[in-house]
Amino acid sequence: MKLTTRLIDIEHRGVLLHSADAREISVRGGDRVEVKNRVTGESISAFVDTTASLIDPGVIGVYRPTQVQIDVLEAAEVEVRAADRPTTLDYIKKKMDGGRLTKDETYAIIKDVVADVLSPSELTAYIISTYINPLDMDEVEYLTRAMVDTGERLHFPSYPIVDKHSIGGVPGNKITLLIVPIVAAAGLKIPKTSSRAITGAGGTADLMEVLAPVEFSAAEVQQMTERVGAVIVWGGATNIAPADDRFITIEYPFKIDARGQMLASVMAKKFAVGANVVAIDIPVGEHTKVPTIEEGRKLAREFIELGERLGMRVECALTYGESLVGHTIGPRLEVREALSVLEGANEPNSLIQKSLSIAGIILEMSGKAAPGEGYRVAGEILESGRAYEKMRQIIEVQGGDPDVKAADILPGQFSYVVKAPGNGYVIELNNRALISIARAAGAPQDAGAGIFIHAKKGTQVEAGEPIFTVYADRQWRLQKALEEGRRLMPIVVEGMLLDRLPGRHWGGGGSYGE
Ligand SMILES: O=P(O)(O)OC[C@H]1O[C@H](OP(=O)(O)O)[C@H](O)[C@@H]1O
Ligand SMILES: Nc1ccnc(=O)[nH]1
Repeated sequence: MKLTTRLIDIEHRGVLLHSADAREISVRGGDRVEVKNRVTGESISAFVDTTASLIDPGVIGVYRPTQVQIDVLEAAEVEVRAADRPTTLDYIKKKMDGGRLTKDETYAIIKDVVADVLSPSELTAYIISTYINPLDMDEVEYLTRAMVDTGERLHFPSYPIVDKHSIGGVPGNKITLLIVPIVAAAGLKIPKTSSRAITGAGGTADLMEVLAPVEFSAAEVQQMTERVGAVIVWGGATNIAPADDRFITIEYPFKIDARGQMLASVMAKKFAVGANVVAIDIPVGEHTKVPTIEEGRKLAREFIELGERLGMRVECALTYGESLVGHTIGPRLEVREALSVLEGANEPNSLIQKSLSIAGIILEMSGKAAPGEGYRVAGEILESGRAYEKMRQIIEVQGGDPDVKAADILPGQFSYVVKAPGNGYVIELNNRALISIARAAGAPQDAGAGIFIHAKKGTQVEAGEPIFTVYADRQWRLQKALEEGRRLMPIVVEGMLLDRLPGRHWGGGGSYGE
């Protein structure tokens, strides 16, 4: 059917058809049509929305990504017909039924993902199929290579190129903000790409965005790394392993991270930036992605094997994940804490120790420190202020304000202090519940939202002492977070449930808006 274009400024790969035209070519809303540019002869497939009133019969509304892809102008003539169903849906179905994907099938799926051929529900089906029927090592390797080959890669003139990645799952894990400047200050190159939050309330990309822009092209990442030795950017903006961010968008609301997807997500980013020396942080703990040491070891072996298959030297660190890292969760609170350590603060211990351990592994692997000396060398670089100076350069090269101080970075203006209901020890501090509360407070989108934990697991508290403070940028978000807190009860003080979070009237022991 011939239709006349009307350009519509909507960011979705689709077209809008009058219901009568849709009936005529036998498609319904959500189906695909093939749209052919009659001038260039090029055709693409697009998703259909229908309307009985917004456009007239004979007209096709063309949304912006579709306009760009097919290169049409206003009032042009296009040929439209019902499109064939993508064959990759059969491969996804195969995985849903417990089958094993071949290399070609995997590449076909990832190409369709990157070309936006699959709808969000089809993409969700793919992710969930791999969540329920885990990928084996060959499938993970195909996936990793396909994710790399469908995007851009960096090529540095000299080695080593080092990198680190955390599989996430432990709240407050702001260590990248310390590790990257430490290893770069030692003279190493580290083009660090991070994702936004996946299962947490602030991914490293969300954190770094508090200090500087994080959206750059692959070429800019390379140039900036060559200038100052390091960057901390959002992988989703770079076209480096571009399928990754599409998957994370699907995983985020479910707070899941399918094992095979996680291996590929992490290692594709390392491989694509050309890293040959890689340290992986695997937090282990009851409420993390890896509940036991045995599972942590198994995952570590898989990372190492995948690294070998791709030609990268990988070392994994199993780290303590029972409790959050440092005292803070949520972008601004976390950045303030990390920056204060770079400025010279000598706590929090958990944050400093973890960062120095992993920076030390990288320094040893790349020959910048003798075996067993990495932690000490990393500590010297931090204490000397060289890591802070390097972080200022990284912030500046990315277009942020290098003079920003930890004290300038303020959390949300609405807050509530949750106090101990009785004397005793904090015997439980549930990571997952804390993440849910921080997300309910608005993190990571609202950068000031989050939680400051005053009394971590094992701390002795007296009745009325603060246990944690919830921060939010908006009052209604604070209320939501407190409702979530009341539902989840994230902290237990010596067998006594903390059951007196405030209702709508903010009664009880808290303080509001401090
Ligand atoms: O939201 P969850 O699943 O906890 O973790 C995701 C975070 O873990 C990794 O951190 P990094 O880039 O190594 O610092 C990712 O890039 C992301 O920032
Ligand atoms: N699945 C992932 C876990 C952690 N970081 C990532 O980038 N991806």
